Amino acid sequence: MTIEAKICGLSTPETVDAAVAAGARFVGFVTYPRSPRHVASNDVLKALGARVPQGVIRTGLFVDPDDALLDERLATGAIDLLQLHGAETPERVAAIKARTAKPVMKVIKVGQASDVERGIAAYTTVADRLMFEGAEGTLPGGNAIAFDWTFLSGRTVPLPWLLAGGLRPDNVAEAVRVTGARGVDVSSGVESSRGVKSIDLIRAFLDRVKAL
Ligand SMILES: O=C(O)c1ccccc1N[C@@H]1O[C@H](COP(=O)(O)O)[C@@H](O)[C@H]1O
Repeated sequence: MTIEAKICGLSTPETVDAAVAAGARFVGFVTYPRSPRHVASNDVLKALGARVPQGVIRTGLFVDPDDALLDERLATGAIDLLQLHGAETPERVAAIKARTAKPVMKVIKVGQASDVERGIAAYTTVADRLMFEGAEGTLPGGNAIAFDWTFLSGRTVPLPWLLAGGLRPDNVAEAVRVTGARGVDVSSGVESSRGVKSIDLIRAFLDRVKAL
């Protein structure tokens, strides 16, 4: 079984290279200023994106972006896929997709079982992919907190989707087993301290995923 992995919150050339070399299918760059992983400079974003070979999907993480931010960040040419991690409505998701002509992955925040079905119903016709992440934490995401994975057990999701939230090298196999996810996303779980990516942990996570 091939499981696709996304390493998010990358902000240095070395960690981007490590994620690509170890087999990440997606790399993620955060455009949210309150995040410890924020890539503030468009020049840096452009340079990071330019390191990524074709076939690896460069994902821009946005939280309720306005059009100006989208235009500015996309002008770097460093983003292939938009990850919408805020409270974007289905109408806003559709408008962002139309404006940018980029595929969109909408994040569904899961606090209780019914959030899964509600999210699927709301976003399936407007998004290209979904991501399920826990609803708890001080930031809109990247809080290293898992939700109850059994909420996804046995579900049919009509779009490709990723599981996120509190994943680590030592729990990703169990998360995949319980949820049936074919894609996983990690940020905090491959950090040596908050916002600081560890190349060893990136490799460990991707090795565990490859072994599934
Ligand atoms: O990483 C952040 O700082 C962040 C900020 C705002 C929204 C989302 C953010 N991160 C994303 O959240 C998930 C799960 O992260 P974690 O593995 O639990 O730390 C992932 O997609 C992050 O990229």
